[in-house]
Amino acid sequence: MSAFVEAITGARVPVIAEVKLRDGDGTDLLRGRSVADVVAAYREAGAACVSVVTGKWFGGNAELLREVASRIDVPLLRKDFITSASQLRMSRQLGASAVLLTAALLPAGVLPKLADQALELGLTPFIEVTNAGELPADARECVIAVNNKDIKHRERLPADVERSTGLLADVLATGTPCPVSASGIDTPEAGARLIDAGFSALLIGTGLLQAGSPREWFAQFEQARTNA
Ligand SMILES: O=P(O)(O)OC[C@@H](O)[C@@H](O)c1c[nH]c2ccccc12
Repeated sequence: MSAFVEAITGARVPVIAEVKLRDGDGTDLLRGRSVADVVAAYREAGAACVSVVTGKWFGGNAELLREVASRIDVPLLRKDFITSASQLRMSRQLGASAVLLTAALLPAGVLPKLADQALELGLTPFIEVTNAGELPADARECVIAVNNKDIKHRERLPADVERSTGLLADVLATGTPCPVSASGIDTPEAGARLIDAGFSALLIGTGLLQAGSPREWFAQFEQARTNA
């Protein structure tokens, strides 16, 4: 199992905490904080893995990944629109352990090739899907994430977390060791319900960035799990 999957599946709070500067509408998510402040808050909360959005739609860039890598020592996911092996190599150099591969944006045949190339470089493929037709046949070495928002609309439409629960059986049939529900998880209780339903982990950006403190969000999540 990859270091990324091991870290997240072994975590007390299985949340991949995201550093994202803006949402799809352009709304500032840092609200006066520096990247260093946000990363320190994630570290203090005990985040097991961190996602860094380097895509420019969300105000990111490659340098952001390098900065986060210099400030926290957990496996990092790079979220960008990766379409080539050179981008994979660069991701590795910048400090990523896992890379987003968006099924909906890649031509058929390219996704499995990029996933293999990522694995050869020691990167965990983090394959994001929005429907069963986008799932790879064999994802035993990959994370599969159901995106509750629609990336084709740059995430500007409302999220539907029911999409995750509806697709879970198909996701598990790929053999993935780590089914993830991503996007639009706005409360610790909603997150706890997805873990109870069978997801191994959650990917959360906006909800954590808008919370008073990630540590408090994690505590509420643990409370919601105990109450379940
Ligand atoms: O902020 P949210 O709703 O918690 O979502 C996080 C993450 O899933 C989202 O940022 C995302 C999903 N797919 C992406 C692709 C590129 C950049 C970002 C993303």
